[in-house]
Amino acid sequence: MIEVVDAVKTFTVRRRAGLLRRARTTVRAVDGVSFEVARGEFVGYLGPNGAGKSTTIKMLTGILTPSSGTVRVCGMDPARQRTTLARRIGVVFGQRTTLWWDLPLRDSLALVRRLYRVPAGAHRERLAELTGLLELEPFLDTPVRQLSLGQRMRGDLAAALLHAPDLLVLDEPTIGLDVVSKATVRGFLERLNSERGTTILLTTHDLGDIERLCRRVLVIDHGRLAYDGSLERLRATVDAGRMLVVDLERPGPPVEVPGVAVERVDGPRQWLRLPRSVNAAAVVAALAARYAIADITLREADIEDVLARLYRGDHSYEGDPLAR
Ligand SMILES: Nc1ncnc2c1ncn2[C@@H]1O[C@H](COP(=O)(O)OP(=O)(O)OP(=O)(O)O)[C@@H](O)[C@H]1O
Repeated sequence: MIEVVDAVKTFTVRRRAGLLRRARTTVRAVDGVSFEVARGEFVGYLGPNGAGKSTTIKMLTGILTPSSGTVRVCGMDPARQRTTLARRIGVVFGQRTTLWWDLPLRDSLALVRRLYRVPAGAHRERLAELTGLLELEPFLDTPVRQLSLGQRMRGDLAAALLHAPDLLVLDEPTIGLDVVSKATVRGFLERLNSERGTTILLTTHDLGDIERLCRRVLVIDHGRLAYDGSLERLRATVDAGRMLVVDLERPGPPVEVPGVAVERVDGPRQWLRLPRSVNAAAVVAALAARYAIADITLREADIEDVLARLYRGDHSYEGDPLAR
């Protein structure tokens, strides 16, 4: 469905270099990225700010042409065959809407039907289905400008899916949504992928989206692919360790246990990071022998810890992060 081989995208930017002089510098926004996404996959595309995610998506949707390398989506060259490709893919940007601001949602969706030349019968059927799944009925006749963010996002999803695309590309679809709207959108995407078989590429900073939805994640950092595989394997390969939260009877200086670093102290509570190689039971025993302890809890590193270590580059891999 998606094939990216050694894709590079550079931008030339002019920066002030002194009072009157401007120097040209080249930014390698995407710097030799290769990956494939097969039909029916649900893939998360992650990376810190400025890593190159939007630039990749713009190359996949034909908005930008790669400086070198090849990008193919649904067997097409997105930049050259942008209009034909548009009939096969749906794109949703969480930060902006593709709907007509002054029109009621229903009319906006009718215009989308004309743009994509969806036959009237198919449109009716599809609209009825999407209205049910996305719970659009209460606000179908409301102008888009009056919709809440969550309602607008559901409207945008409907607009992107009216022409039944094979691939849906989402850029931050749950940004700014409350927990209930997030749950509706996530539940919908899950069904779209599992029941309809729509391939989905999801860019997000919301790790809840990724944990709930994506069987595979791609992590991009400084324009290069830093990881490609499952979330479980990412957890296992990037040793973010476990966190031991110790409540002392009284506040005190950081505890001292060989091989363990105290990351944070807040009154009587201290956070100790345990690498995988350290036996937690032995640490607990050593602490109990030397300090007066009120409570101890052991927590697995969560996905935020794992990614923070991957982005900072201070992880230790057990194996090749790109070997899936
Ligand atoms: N049109 C442009 N001209 C110059 N530089 C650009 C342009 N678009 C992106 N860049 C630069 O390319 C790099 C990658 O940007 P990109 O928007 O792809 O990152 P991102 O991963 O989507 O970030 P974010 O999570 O903040 O949205 C950044 O350094 C950015 O400043």
